[in-house]
Amino acid sequence: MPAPTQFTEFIDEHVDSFIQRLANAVAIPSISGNAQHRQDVFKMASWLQGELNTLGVETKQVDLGKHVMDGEELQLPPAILGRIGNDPRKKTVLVYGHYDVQPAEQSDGWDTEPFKLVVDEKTGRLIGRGSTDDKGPILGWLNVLEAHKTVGLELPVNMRFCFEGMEESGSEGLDDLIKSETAKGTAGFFDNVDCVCISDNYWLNSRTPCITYGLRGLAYFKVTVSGPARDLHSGVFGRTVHEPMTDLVQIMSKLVATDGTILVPGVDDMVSAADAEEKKIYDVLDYSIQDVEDAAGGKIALSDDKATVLMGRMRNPSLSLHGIEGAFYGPGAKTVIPASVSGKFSIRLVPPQTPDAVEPLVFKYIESEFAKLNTKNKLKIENLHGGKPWVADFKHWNYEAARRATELVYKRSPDLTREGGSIPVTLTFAESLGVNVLLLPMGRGDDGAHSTNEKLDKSNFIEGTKLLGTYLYEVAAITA
Ligand SMILES: NCC(=O)N[C@@H](Cc1c[nH]cn1)C(=O)O
Ligand SMILES: [Zn+2]
Ligand SMILES: [Zn+2]
Repeated sequence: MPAPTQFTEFIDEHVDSFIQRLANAVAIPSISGNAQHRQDVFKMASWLQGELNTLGVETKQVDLGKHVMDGEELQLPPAILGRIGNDPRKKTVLVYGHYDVQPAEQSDGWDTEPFKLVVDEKTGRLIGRGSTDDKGPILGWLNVLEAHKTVGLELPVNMRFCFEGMEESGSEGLDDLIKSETAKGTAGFFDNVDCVCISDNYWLNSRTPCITYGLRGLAYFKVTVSGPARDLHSGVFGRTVHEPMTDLVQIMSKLVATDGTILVPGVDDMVSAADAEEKKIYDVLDYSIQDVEDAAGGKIALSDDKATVLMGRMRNPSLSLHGIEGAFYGPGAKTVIPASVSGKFSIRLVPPQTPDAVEPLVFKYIESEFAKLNTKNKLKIENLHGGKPWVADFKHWNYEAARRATELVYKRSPDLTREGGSIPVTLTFAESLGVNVLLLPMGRGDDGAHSTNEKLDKSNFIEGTKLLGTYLYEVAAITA
């Protein structure tokens, strides 16, 4: 059932005000992973709650308690739970999104100020941190609500919203909230939800819309090597003491091979190799080596074989080195021996891997490699956060509704994908609510989420808004 023309016309006629709302959202640097920005995450929560209330959504902020980050105790940003519609004859769709963002500074290599949305009229790009991950998609839902309210259209389904402000930092507190709201024998906020829709991922390329039925899990580690009581002069102490950075670099170099093979024994082995039948799934997807290289901005694909590259992202685990805290990294030539350095790396997990199964393998391996260094420095390993992988039943009516909506809006069939990123709460929704979960992305594969010059194409914002609205009508039309 196509969405009413008044809906799509309203969207086309209000592009400028939708972009202005996105600019207002991007202007709040709601970085969850940095203690100095915690007040901005709260500000973003209030802003979002205000917008939802104006659009007729009944909301509450749920306090998720406190946590410790970088040695500091901090209040967790609230979850925003919203409700509109309570008609027992209609289906109920739960929408999840996150209002926090990754850190960004212009000095990281951005061409523009990250928290000022830039509308590039030449390319049609809306550039700014959070434009595609995940403020644009969240605002897509607000656009849908605004269109219905202003035009006087009834929503075809009841809607529930769950927006969090810690997704980029491990979704702390949210699992407990979902579990308590779905505890047996009690009436909870998620009662009567028929399906879940999450818009927080990307097309495979920049041409073909997709719907997504899998996500990788995550296990994030921090390895600290320390020795001296303070930073040292390398002229005075070089070749005189064990240097933490030298030890840490040795450890970091033994985690992953340059071809992507994970060197921690047992981790790659947990996943069976794809057979010829499975490889066909990847062969039919609209994707090329050029797509991955365009999105990465360099001719650096690990293989010339499309299926191998796609499997590397969708159905195999990966280990990435992220950074070294405490190391000298500024301009100039400081001759320091850092006293304590922490290497950060994470492993993306696929079924049957779980953070609990992988953690002991990582700890054991790093401890044994560290022992081989014969150093007098000290080692500390921490698992910072993690989440299990998720795979859904894509034959469910929820997927059928998304497929039909995509065909109506984009006039083409969507790719069916698994995503390489992680949204740990997806599995919690699937397990705790016992309903089907779907990922319906708005942005393109070259949006640069988590990267410099993150963008959302204006056409994806507008057509993506129509897609989210049309999906609701398709859900309503299904009789299952
Ligand atoms: N759009 C989803 C996303 O980017 N998720 C993050 C989740 C995460 C976990 N720890 C830090 N970020 C991802 O990196 O996949
Ligand atoms: Zn996201
Ligand atoms: Zn993200």
